[in-house]
Amino acid sequence: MFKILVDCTPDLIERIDSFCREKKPIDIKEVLGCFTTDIIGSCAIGLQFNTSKDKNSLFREYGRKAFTPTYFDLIKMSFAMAFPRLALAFKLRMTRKDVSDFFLQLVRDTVKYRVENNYSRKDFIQLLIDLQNLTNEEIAAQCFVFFIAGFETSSTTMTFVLYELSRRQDLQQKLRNEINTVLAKYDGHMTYEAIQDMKYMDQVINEALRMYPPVPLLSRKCVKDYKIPDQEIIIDKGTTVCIPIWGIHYDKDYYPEPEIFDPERFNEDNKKSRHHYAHLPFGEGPRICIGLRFGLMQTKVGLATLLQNYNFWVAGRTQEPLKYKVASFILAAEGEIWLDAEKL
Ligand code: HEM
Repeated sequence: MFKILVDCTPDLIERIDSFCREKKPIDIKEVLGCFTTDIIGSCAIGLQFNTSKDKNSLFREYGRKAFTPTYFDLIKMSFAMAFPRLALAFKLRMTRKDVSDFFLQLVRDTVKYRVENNYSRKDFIQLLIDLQNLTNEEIAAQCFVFFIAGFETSSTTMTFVLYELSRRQDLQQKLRNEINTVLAKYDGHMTYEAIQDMKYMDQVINEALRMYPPVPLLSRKCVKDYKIPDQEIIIDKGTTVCIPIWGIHYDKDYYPEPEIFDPERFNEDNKKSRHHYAHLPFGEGPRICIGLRFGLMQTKVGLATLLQNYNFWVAGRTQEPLKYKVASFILAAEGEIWLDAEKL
């Protein structure tokens, strides 16, 4: 699967090259959204979406739609969180019908083709087909979740890493030096082992995920009455609790001067000195993100490819200080983040 992922990088380079040639600022989240859409398309469903090349791609259009809720969608979601049983009774949809119909049909067609033509490929959908006890609908639903949960979170992470590194050229160069040194050790090949060897890369990504958690809030249902230690407050069984990831990540007790981007917070010593739950970008417990490793892998491959080939700056079109979009499921900057790039 790692090879499938690396095979998507030439299109990313080609796209950034074209911006460099035309000396145009880059809406970096859009470019990276295409990159991760292509990766998930290939790794999960086994299809070449080619969204990096095809500006009018339906895959990108529906992917984008899935993450731009209308105010009515947001009201529906709030209602469903507050009254889950009523939402079920009313059959309230959380995903737009045209979006889910498009992807479900795509997966159904792929499964049908593979089964009828006895075709096999090393990807996620094949693992599900090989289980032999899932219906086509169940396979389609799993792939859909994988797709929805997998592309926007990683492209958001890469976007904020590049934004912060564009503001701090010294840190950008430090990470580039690590990438070049590690890749030289692996004869210039971007292998799984090389990516795992990039320790400073880990620190940079963890710090960006602290400052900009793509999913800023978790929710859990309390399964037994719970008294908060040292307080008189009891959370009753059945209560839905929101865990403010964003708030924890900006708590000065864990992270002094939390507004400052400092990857050293995540060196081995500093990491050990904090409570494990002070960093929750992927959630925790039995429902922790199942795509954690895959998400980090595509994020690292994307960043290593970009920083090896380009220098980035914040373009004047970026609205600073950043403000965040209200109508978005995933953390996103108002007006988008625009970067200038120079080929190295
Ligand atoms: C940097 C990238 C990513 C971030 C920050 C992220 C974050 C999260 C968070 C916060 C949750 C909720 C966890 C909880 O409630 O404790 C979650 C759940 C989930 N994620 Fe991710 N995710 C990322 C990438 C991915 C990828 C690449 C995939 C799949 C390819 C994926 C699939 C899922 C799924 C299926 C769930 C639901 C798990 C469950 O409810 O059991 N995620 N993710």
